[in-house]
Order: sequence, then C-alpha cells, then structure tokens
Amino acid sequence: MPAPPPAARPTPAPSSVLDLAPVVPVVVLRDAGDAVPLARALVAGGLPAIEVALRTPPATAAIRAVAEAVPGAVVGAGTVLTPGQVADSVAAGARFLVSPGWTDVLLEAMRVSGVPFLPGVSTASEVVALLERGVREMKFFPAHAAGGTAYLRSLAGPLPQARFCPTGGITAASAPDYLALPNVGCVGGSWMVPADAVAGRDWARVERLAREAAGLSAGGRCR
Ligand SMILES: O=C(O)C(=O)C[C@H](O)[C@H](O)COP(=O)(O)O
Repeated sequence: MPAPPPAARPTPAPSSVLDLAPVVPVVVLRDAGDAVPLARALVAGGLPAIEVALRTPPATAAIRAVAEAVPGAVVGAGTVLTPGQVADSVAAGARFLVSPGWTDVLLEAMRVSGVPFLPGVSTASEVVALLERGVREMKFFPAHAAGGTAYLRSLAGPLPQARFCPTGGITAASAPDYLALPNVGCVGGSWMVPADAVAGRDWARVERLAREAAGLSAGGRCR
C-alpha cells in the first residue's frame, strides 16, 4: 500500500516581517468574500505575505478567512492603531502586524502579541525613539511622500541598525530602487491589487501583477 501523503504543515511562524517576502501587498477589502480568491491569486503569483488593512469593516473576517483557507499565505494586519485591533487581529489569525505610526501603548500591545510587527516612522527622531525601545525593524510611511529612496539612503548613514519596509506611493517602477538599499528588507504597496481589479474580481490580473512584482526582486538582490 502506498504511504499516505505527509500531513500539510503550516508555514513556520515568521520571526521578522522584513524577511517574509521582498514585496508585501497591502490589501483593502470591501467584501470579505473576496479575501480567499484574492489571497490565492497573490500566492499563485509568488507573493505569500499579505497585509490586510484594517480600514474597512470586513478586514478582520478577511484575515480569518485567509488564515483558515489559504495555507500558502502568511496573512497579517495593517493599519493597526489600537491594542484592541492587535488582539482581534491575532485572534483572527494575523501572523504579523503593521502600523502607519506608533505610540508606547500600541508598541507594548504589539510586543506582547507574540507576532512580529512593524511600527511606522517617517522621521529620524521616530527611528531613534524606536531604537531606544529595542525595535530595529519598522515601516517607513508614507515612503514616497516622506522622501523616498533619497531619505532612506540618508538614514542609513547615522542609523544603519534600523531596517525598513517602505510603503506608500511605491510602484512597480520604483520598487527595485527601494529594494536595492541596504536598509530596506521589503517594500509594501497596493499596486498589484488595483481597486478596479478587486471590484471586478479579476483575479487573473491580480495574479499577473503579483508575478511581475515578485519578479522585481529576483535579479541579484542580496538580503
Ligand atoms: O493603511 C495603512 O496603514 C497603510 O499602510 C497605508 C498603506 O501603506 C498604503 O495604502 C499602501 O500604499 P499605496 O501602495 O500607496 O496604496
């Protein structure tokens, strides 16, 4: 009798958001029913780490649906602003947390959540304040508006111990420039999940855009 297939193993818990995948799609969902087909399209295109922004009512249900039904995905919560959202997201199955900014209250909630997290910064002082609190990995938001690659390159001089996931205004054209920086671990963005493609449930287009995005980092990026 042939041996039974090995039991499906869950993807191991990530220890760092920045090392999950070079490109993290930021997803805004209006219908929780779109979450699973959308996540499947992103995973099929080569983008397993998916940030669901807590900006719309179905976000937490969407996180739960993806966590339960898409084993290849590592789903996280974005736009996390309160300790309550931290708790709800992790209970729903979020494997990482991302915030556009931070306070000490939010940081403490993220710290005790047991999952990796990226608090958001956009100035050198905010970076220094996080380093002072023992946090070295952060989101740089809003990346393009706050100074883009030139700003991040400037931070790398005095603050080389900080590593970033720039997000906000990044495109398929600009992502490789961010990914080439020594202090960038990954980039986030919504360009591979355009609102009209999600509204039209055009998952083939999402998969194609995801595949292009996944390929952006394939050319000799050292991490
Ligand atoms: O809601 C949040 O907390 C955010 O994270 C904002 C996101 O970073 C952007 O929505 C993604 O940026 P775009 O690629 O410019 O769409």
